[in-house]
Amino acid sequence: MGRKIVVALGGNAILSKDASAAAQQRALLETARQLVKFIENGDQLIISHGNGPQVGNLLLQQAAGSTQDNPEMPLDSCVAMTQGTIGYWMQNAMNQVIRERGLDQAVATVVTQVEVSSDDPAFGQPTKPIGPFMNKAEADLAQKQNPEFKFIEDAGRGYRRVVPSPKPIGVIETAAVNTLVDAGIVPITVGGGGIPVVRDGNRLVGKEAVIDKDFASEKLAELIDADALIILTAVDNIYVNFNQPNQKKLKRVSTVELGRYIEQKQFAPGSMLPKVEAAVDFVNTTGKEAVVTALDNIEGFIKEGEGTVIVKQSVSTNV
Ligand SMILES: Nc1ncnc2c1ncn2[C@@H]1O[C@H](COP(=O)(O)OP(=O)(O)O)[C@@H](O)[C@H]1O
Ligand SMILES: NC(=O)OP(=O)(O)O
Repeated sequence: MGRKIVVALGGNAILSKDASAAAQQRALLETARQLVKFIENGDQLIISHGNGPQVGNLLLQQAAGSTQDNPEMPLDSCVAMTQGTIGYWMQNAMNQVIRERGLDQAVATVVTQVEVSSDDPAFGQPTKPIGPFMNKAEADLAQKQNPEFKFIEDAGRGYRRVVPSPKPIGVIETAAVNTLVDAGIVPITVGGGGIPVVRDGNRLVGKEAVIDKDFASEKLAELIDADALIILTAVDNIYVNFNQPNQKKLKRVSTVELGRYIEQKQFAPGSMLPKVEAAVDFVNTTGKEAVVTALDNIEGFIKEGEGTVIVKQSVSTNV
């Protein structure tokens, strides 16, 4: 078996502007064309993905169409639905590309529950943006119509609803994922951060929350003893002074140096910050490496080591 790599897919891998199923499937076909490069490189892939836009859209559809006899589903069930839908699109796209490339590779989506703590303070403090971006007037109207919801300005991109986002403490289907990996099958797992559940005796009880997929991917990577955690997003690298004239590209960076930048608030909460925190956690816990780079930079990463590589100790090569 090659290097065991957990790859977490960012929003741009699935949805840009057009939220139709056809458009998301087209985006995932392009994503699969990039991901297959890991398989051709001999790596054992484990794929995870977000669901923020999709689960928020689904909640809006549910609210618009529900009746007494056909009630809205709770958020944990909506996470499961989006996990299943995106998993279907993803495995369908991977199947097509695997055939196009003449490869012999099976892919399977695992409906994955992720354990959280019922005491997690996040339950009383919604922070995870979901659904569509709104302008101020749209957000004010949505707030008036739904006084119990909370809306925030999301990293300079517009207003969004936020929901609780507890930290993952375990992945219930870890043994199933390990079995697929040992059989050489590519699992798609912890989609949308996984379905949040808490333990209650022998029961696992779903909770109304959306777990951050970067943190869930990190937890899974630890539990399955992955060799690397790769977080794919829209930027080629992590930057210091991002989008400013003096921005600095981080190429190889230690967790200590990243910790200093976190303290300086270099990374936007809800966008780059969770990726950096997840990468730092993985590297500090396992001593292995994490990478943040762009989806369309996979070839550059495989061939030239491009992207931001996060390690425990490093000689700075940043410009
Ligand atoms: N310091 C930074 N370095 C690089 N990108 C940053 C930084 N701060 C914020 N960003 C933004 O964060 C984005 C990634 O977050 P986001 O789009 O929420 O993630 P996802 O790809 O998981 O949907 C990048 O595309 C970039 O626009
Ligand atoms: N669950 C989650 O983190 O989704 P996004 O990455 O799409 O926000």
